[in-house]
Amino acid sequence: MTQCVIKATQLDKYFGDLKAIDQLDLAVEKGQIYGFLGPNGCGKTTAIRMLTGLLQPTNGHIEVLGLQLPRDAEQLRTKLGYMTQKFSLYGDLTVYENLNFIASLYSFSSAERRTRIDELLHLYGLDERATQLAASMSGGQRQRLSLAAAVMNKPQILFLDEPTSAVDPQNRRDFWETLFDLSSTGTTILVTTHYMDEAERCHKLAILEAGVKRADGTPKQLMADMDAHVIEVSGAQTRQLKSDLANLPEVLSATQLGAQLRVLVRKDISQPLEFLRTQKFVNRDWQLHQVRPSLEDVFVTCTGQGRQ
Ligand SMILES: Nc1ncnc2c1ncn2[C@@H]1O[C@H](COP(=O)(O)OP(=O)(O)OP(=O)(O)O)[C@@H](O)[C@H]1O
Repeated sequence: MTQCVIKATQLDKYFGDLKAIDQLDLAVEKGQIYGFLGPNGCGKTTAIRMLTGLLQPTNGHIEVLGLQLPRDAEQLRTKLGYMTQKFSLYGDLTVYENLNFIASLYSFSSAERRTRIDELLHLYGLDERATQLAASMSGGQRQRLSLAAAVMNKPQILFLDEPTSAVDPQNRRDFWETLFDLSSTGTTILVTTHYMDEAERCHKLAILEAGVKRADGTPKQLMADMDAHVIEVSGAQTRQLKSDLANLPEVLSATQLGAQLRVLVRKDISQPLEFLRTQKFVNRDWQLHQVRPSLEDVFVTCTGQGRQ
């Protein structure tokens, strides 16, 4: 039987008049990598801060590892790991000193502390850098140090807020391998990202917009259930087509991808190819094909980003 380790129901968070989170329901199973996707300012960090007990919800109910938040926040502290969006370690301490400082927050004996730090230095490829100042490290190295610090206490749940924003594609891939290693040993991971390739790696995803959860499911489900048809248009001189299509209420978005225009047409249009072909500004020489949705299409459909 699957075990739900994060449960949130009807969660609201107001900052003054701003409703940053609006009736959020969430259920995350043990060992899952659960992605939070959404435009800037949609409430991802706010949601994470509430789920870690750092921020009190205005309304709603949160249960993490069977404990209630915010009431049991102190009890949960040692069971969670949190890698914040900004590098939050000390630039003027070395890698070893930073890890030693984090370790001092937990109840390790000095022998356990040394063993755990050595283990992490090795696991995250930092052994050679133990005496380097954190400020002088590259984005990818800092990210590995932040992850090492976040998993110091072998957390049951790891929260990662845009962990790969300053990292090149190869380092991102390597980073995700470490996340799968952690997940395979039962660590539950909640990760926010703006990268579609990362979102696709998650077991499950929630897409937020203006504090509201617009979709929730496996990447495969989300693509299968998407509320739009995807049509690719190719041919000469299609640049003007983008703005012509933007005036049609049936078209959710039109985006240039290389030589093609990718058009999202509302799902209630039963013959989307026919619908586009019969528009007076659509040239007969252009080729139109219906294709399978991508996660980016789902994102655009859910958040209305294509209309901006
Ligand atoms: N402490 C605060 N006081 C007032 N407003 C806040 C506070 N924290 C967040 N907000 C507002 O709440 C909204 C959600 O912010 P949040 O940081 O959760 O978004 P996000 O999805 O994490 O954004 P990003 O992708 O840019 O990191 C934003 O409008 C933000 O300005």
